[in-house]
Amino acid sequence: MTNSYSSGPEVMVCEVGLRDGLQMFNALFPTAEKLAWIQAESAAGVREIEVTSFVPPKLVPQFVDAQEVVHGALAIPGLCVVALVPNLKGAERAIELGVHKLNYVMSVSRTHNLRNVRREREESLADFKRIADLIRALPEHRRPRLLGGLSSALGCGYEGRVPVADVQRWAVAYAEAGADEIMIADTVGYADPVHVKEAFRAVIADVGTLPVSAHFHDTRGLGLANVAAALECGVRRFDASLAGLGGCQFVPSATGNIVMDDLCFMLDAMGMRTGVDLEKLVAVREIVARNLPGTPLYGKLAGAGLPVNYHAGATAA
Ligand SMILES: CC(=O)SCCNC(=O)CCNC(=O)[C@H](O)C(C)(C)COP(=O)(O)OP(=O)(O)OC[C@H]1O[C@@H](n2cnc3c(N)ncnc32)[C@H](O)[C@@H]1OP(=O)(O)O
Ligand SMILES: CC(=O)CC(=O)O
Repeated sequence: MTNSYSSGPEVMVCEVGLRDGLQMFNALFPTAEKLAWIQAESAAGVREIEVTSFVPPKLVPQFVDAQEVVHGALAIPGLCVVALVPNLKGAERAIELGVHKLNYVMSVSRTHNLRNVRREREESLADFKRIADLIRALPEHRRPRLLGGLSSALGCGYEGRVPVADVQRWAVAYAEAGADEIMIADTVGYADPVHVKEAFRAVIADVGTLPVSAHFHDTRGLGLANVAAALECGVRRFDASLAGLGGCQFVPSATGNIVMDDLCFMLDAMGMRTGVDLEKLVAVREIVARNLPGTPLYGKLAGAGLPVNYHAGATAA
């Protein structure tokens, strides 16, 4: 069943389960199965997939196969291949392999940045500038898009409340340093829709025409409510993870991302084009299930199925 609108996504959804989800597991999800997942989800209509992370394998063993995964993903026509990078070294590896978009990670919370990437935020920003310079020096056809990610932006598992003014400050710093896109991430699921509107509206006003995307975790059950709030602010790109895998090993109590399948259903029901075939998407969960036996898989759509006589835009007036 295809979303009846097929002229291209109006809302971009980016699958992050292969990175945010799998980083929580030390045992290697087999490379061929990662590629089967990427293939199947791309065939279901997901146009952006964060396929791996360029971090030291000693620290996060799951991504020891980053090179093979990127090679395989790049062979899929029309797919935007995204990778997480925590520093210049990671970016150099990703760029060399031809990744289309770099998701650079820095936390608004000082403590989370120190725990996660072992440096002050100013040092993270300095590396981001070096990466932007490196990209500018490349021939145009080899330049990846550079996303400036702001983790622990709506709350921090160490510091608690994170002032919106701090999110604005680092978002503007990214913009001035050459980001193509800013992403605001609620790493530990502290945000609520009122908070989301305040933070996204403030950042969007500050960064002008630069796209601002959202990365929500469903730690306290407010993930999709936060998406609805971000949509009202004009956000049109969301990260999510199939079956709600996800978390961050460098902050306490971090749990899964919003569920990709439920996100796509909500957007589809609201009449927003994602380009995703919901039934094909739900079927991809089988690949996750057979490789992570015993791991809870989240998501309401997969359990309940589509409503009788469902059509896209069902709930739109
Ligand atoms: C919110 C989230 O979910 S974000 C995702 C989850 N978090 C993560 O994945 C953690 C990311 N953090 C990291 O990868 C690390 O903290 C780093 C690489 C950023 C910094 O760690 P440091 O130990 O300070 O790195 P440092 O620059 O000192 O290098 C240490 C070693 O790692 C290597 N290294 C550094 N960066 C990388 C990289 N990106 N990829 C591979 N190897 C690397 C160095 O070459 C060095 O190797 P050596 O010991 O053989 O000489
Ligand atoms: C990089 C990410 O994974 C975003 C976040 O949750 O902080």
